[in-house]
Amino acid sequence: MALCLEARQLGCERDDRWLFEGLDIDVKGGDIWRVDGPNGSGKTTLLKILAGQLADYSGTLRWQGNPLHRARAHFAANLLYLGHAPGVSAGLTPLENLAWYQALHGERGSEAQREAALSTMGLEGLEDVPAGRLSAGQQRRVALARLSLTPRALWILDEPFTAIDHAGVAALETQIAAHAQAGGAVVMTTHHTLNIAHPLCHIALG
Ligand SMILES: Nc1ncnc2c1ncn2[C@@H]1O[C@H](COP(=O)(O)OP(=O)(O)OP(=O)(O)O)[C@@H](O)[C@H]1O
Repeated sequence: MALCLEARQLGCERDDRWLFEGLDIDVKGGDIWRVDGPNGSGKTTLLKILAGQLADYSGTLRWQGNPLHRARAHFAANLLYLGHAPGVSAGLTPLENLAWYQALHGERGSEAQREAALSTMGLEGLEDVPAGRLSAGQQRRVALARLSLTPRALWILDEPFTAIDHAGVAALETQIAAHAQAGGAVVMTTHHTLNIAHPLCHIALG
């Protein structure tokens, strides 16, 4: 069955106000969804809900036709969620960070694969430097290395371009378009002007 994440009448209330309500979204293979809205409009909250990280919402989520709570293992095996913060451990090297992510998600992987993923992100020579000594953009690149290291159909990316330089932004745009063209799906939020050679679907919050 082709990839499908379906949201119906999705809503979330914070501090006695609706961030959003009545959202219907169908994320299918080949889709790139961009969630737009001003600061505080609920973009991160929506992405966390779609990634199965939050339970306090109204409406329903279905994965491949099944309620998300009954399809959790299959959903998790198909999802790569990169949150707002890079989530990189300062005391671990880039190689150790990737190995830690893989262990956390029950994945196997070789040192050579991890080195190749870091190389894809332009981090050659920095593989063994404690991540706390890397720049903000380099730390973001360590997190983004998981996109090539861990093949997953659905990418949910919260501000993936933050702190990334012009060349890195262009490379990531190409990678996102290629993922959708290969049948994957992407849901993301960004304040950047995007230049992606693929049709975009929009959700406007706020
Ligand atoms: N755990 C929480 N408990 C209560 N309120 C929260 C919680 N998390 C976020 N909020 C509130 O929900 C609103 C939306 O936050 P969210 O982080 O989703 O916005 P955003 O659109 O991603 O913002 P930004 O563009 O600044 O990243 C904010 O007003 C925030 O204070």
